[in-house]
Amino acid sequence: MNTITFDLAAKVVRPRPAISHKGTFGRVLIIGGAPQYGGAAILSASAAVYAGAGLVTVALAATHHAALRTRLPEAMAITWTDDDDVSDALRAADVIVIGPGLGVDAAALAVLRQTLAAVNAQQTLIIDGSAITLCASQHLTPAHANVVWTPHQMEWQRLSGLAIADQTPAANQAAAAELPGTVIVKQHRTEIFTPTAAFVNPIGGPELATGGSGDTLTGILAAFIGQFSASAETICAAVYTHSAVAAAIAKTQYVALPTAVIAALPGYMRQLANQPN
Ligand SMILES: NC(=O)C1=CN([C@@H]2O[C@H](COP(=O)(O)OP(=O)(O)OC[C@H]3O[C@@H](n4cnc5c(N)ncnc54)[C@H](O)[C@@H]3O)[C@@H](O)[C@H]2O)[C@@H](O)CC1
Ligand SMILES: Nc1ncnc2c1ncn2[C@@H]1O[C@H](COP(=O)(O)OP(=O)(O)O)[C@@H](O)[C@H]1O
Ligand SMILES: [Mg+2]
Repeated sequence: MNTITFDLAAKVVRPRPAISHKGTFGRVLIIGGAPQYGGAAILSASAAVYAGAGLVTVALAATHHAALRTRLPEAMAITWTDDDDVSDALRAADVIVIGPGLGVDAAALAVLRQTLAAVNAQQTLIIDGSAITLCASQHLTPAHANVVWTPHQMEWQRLSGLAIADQTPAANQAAAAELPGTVIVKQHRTEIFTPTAAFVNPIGGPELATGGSGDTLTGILAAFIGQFSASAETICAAVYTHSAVAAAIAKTQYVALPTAVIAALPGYMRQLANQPN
């Protein structure tokens, strides 16, 4: 296993090119936010905006539109059950996140099927939360290769069939190899399995054990992939940045709330970009 380092994150997060515009830094679409889980989609979208995504659209239940506009005026809102709007947004996106607060009902399954059918090989699809649970229960696998799965251990148990007690690095790597793309097994020391390599994140702690921390990670991943590339290094840098920001907050705060992690992202990314090459 390779250990992710600060230097790797600083290699990925570089100063922005002067000649640029919002289209340069990635179009991110987040699909989630069922009526009972609006916060998850709003946290994911907030993390994407604060981690530098150029344009962020959120497909969520209509009941959350006002909350999204109030909390995050930088984001655009569409309704997750509006097939035409979702279809247009899927076409326009560079990076798609599906799952934060999606739920597992018929509407959630419908938009998941629509997404899996629409994505193309130029796009990256990040599959999180309820979308992982649905892929496991419905035996759905995306056909194209640019996929990043972000299960926590219980979701990984559903997706891989490995009981949590049996989730050793070797067993996780073997199970990840059966899936297309990259798998991030989220836990105290998160493991990342690409088709050719394995990494472990050496930082992060229980200050992150708050609902919404994983939703926040999806937004950081989407923003990093949209700005930098869809490489293994970029994915590792996103995981590291999430934990490093929380660890910095934990020096003075008992918990690192997702909203606090999100607010601290631009400052931490500035620090990374200030490092000499
Ligand atoms: N504010 C919101 O709207 C929130 C919505 N959420 C959404 O709620 C839906 C259900 O997701 P949940 O994850 O809560 O439910 P799940 O049923 O998928 O998993 C939660 C259970 O897994 C157990 N578990 C075991 N090992 C774990 C590990 N390493 N990390 C995390 N949990 C572990 C937990 O104790 C818990 O009982 C998802 O769509 C999710 O995105 C959550 O993200 C929480 C915040
Ligand atoms: N004790 C811990 N040590 C390190 N990281 C943790 C700890 N608890 C939670 N995390 C991190 O917080 C995130 C939780 O993700 P997840 O369970 O999907 O949250 P949610 O779905 O509530 O947003 C993961 O990135 C995980 O690695
Ligand atoms: Mg989660």
